[in-house]
Amino acid sequence: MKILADENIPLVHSFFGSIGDIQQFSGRELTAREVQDADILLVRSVTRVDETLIGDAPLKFVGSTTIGLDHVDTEFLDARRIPYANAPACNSDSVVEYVISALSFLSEFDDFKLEDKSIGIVGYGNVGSRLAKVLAKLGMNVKANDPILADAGEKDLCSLEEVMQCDIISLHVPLTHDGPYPTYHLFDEPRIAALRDNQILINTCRGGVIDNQALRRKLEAQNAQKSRFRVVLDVWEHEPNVDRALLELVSIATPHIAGYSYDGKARGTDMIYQALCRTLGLPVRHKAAQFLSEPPLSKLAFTSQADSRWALNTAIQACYDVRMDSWRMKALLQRETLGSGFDALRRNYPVRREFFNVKVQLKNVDSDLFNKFRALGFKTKN
Ligand SMILES: NC(=O)c1ccc[n+]([C@@H]2O[C@H](COP(=O)([O-])OP(=O)(O)OC[C@H]3O[C@@H](n4cnc5c(N)ncnc54)[C@H](O)[C@@H]3O)[C@@H](O)[C@H]2O)c1
Ligand SMILES: O=C(O)[C@H](O)[C@H](O)COP(=O)(O)O
Repeated sequence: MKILADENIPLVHSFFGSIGDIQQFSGRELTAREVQDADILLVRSVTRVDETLIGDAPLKFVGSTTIGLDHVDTEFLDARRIPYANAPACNSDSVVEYVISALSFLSEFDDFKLEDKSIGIVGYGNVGSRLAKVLAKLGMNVKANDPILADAGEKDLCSLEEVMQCDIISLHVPLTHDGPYPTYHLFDEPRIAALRDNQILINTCRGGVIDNQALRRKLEAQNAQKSRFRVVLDVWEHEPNVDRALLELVSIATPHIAGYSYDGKARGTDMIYQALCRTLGLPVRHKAAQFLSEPPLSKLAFTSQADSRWALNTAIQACYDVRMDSWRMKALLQRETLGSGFDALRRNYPVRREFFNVKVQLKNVDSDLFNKFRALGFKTKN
């Protein structure tokens, strides 16, 4: 059995080695010729899986070890009766922790308290709803917009206009071009122009949800000294060829790594392995936990002398400091090869572990701080 697998899928040999002969490929360079005699195709988000790539290859399964599925032409696979799977929610916590790290940094930089702010979440699926729950427990005023869930009867959702009024707006929708609520350029020129000088806009879903040129024009037009309009971008239109001017102007710029915790990536491989076993009727012999090593940081301790805000920011940034990723990405501005640099940063991404790997000891602290650490996903003890 020939298994073609993206070279950036972690643990691919551990999970799939006993099922077939694994041949790895570079995600943006896979050709139809290579796929012609493959039985199984395992991709990440950078490989467009459609008729041009697959043709009449006798594939038994296509798996994408990612949440997003916009790179896969599912109608074509359905028509060809090729089973496929993605990995819903595999890296949701990683994205939530990315947003929390960005908010932690910005709250220090612009000196505000999260509990004084409102956040509007666009897309209330796996990522958006998890983020909403954590941030509500941290004391933020959370509003969410999701017309598809609203139509299905979900209560307590808001209009996009209401969400647009929040201090912070965070985007968590799939990239879609049709249907009743397409998300391509959901944030178009008029919506971007309507954003206020003191708002924060965060995009960790797909680059095309924001009109990047309109966003660049908005940032170019503002008074850098006076404006507090902050933008956090993990995803970009036309990746890996991102707009240099936009990259320079945003507060935090990262190369589509919000979902790149090692735990999240390993979970993605695990979920696709399980889906393949179900499809082929094979026994499930492996679990991601078998292959995950000890985290580099496993314990933190705070005493009753710790200021709550400082303690939370210290723990968040000790686990994951998004500024490091942003500095590495902004350093690419000095180099000619932005596109290949973007992919190299993703390929060589350092091991980042999720908050649940860290046990936080809290001696004689008040219950509010205790509960906030728990809400963030840390293991806690007295
Ligand atoms: N940057 C990263 O590394 C990274 C990691 C994971 C996921 N993602 C992206 O984030 C997206 C969201 O992930 P998820 O797991 O929450 O997906 P999900 O499918 O669980 O949730 C998406 C939600 O968006 C809603 N939605 C669709 N169109 C909408 C619209 N026009 N307005 C408002 N809501 C709308 C859907 O109803 C759904 O509830 C993924 O599709 C993927 O593209 C990016
Ligand atoms: O959809 C997802 O799961 C994320 O966008 C994913 O982390 C993207 O990573 P890639 O597949 O491009 O390596």
